[in-house]
Amino acid sequence: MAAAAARVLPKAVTFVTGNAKKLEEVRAILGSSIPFQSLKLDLPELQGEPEDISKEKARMAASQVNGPVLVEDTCLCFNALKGLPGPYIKWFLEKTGHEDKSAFAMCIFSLALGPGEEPITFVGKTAGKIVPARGPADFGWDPVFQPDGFDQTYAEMPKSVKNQISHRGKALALVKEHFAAANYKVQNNESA
Ligand SMILES: O=P(O)(O)OP(=O)(O)OP(=O)(O)OC[C@H]1O[C@@H](n2cnc3c(O)ncnc32)[C@H](O)[C@@H]1O
Ligand SMILES: [Mg+2]
Repeated sequence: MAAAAARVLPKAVTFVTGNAKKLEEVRAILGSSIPFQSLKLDLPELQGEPEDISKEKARMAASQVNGPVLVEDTCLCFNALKGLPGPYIKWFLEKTGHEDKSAFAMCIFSLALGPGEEPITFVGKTAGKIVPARGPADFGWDPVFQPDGFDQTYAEMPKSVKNQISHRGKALALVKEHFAAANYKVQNNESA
């Protein structure tokens, strides 16, 4: 199949997040496959369906950055609660204990090529269960999420293993495929 005609972007894509741990993982997973810059910005915590939240984040980030952006929103979804707390996990874990429950972790990246552009989404999911906390507590709910097929929680496993099997790793594999097929170029002729 012939490569798509290059789409020229005014500048390299900016990954916008207020979460240093997310940025660390995105850097580790993407390596040099997609050149991007990052910007620490606390975007509002929106409500709604996970995909809509992610897209709206991208729209807000694109207008603030005035250029192409990548954002993501992460959910932890309990099957017994029909997918909740989902995007509200941030508050939920502060208020409740952790029961043993089957669950899935989900990451939705949204790419907006500029202000007013419709974001494209990329979804990664990893199934697992909620367990009593084990391992370092330096990233969100990592200590209470044990992916299926493993006897370690996300927090206990080496980062490289988490990144290979995680919701974020799976979503970023789709982002990489998209960039490879889309053939973006930044204005100074570097490929993006
Ligand atoms: O600026 P943004 O990118 O929105 O960063 P955030 O920390 O607000 O992140 P979310 O809005 O996506 O909220 C997701 C919550 O889940 C946590 N989280 C995200 N990814 C995680 C992961 O891979 N493992 C454990 N916790 C995670 C994160 O710390 C938040 O409390
Ligand atoms: Mg957030």
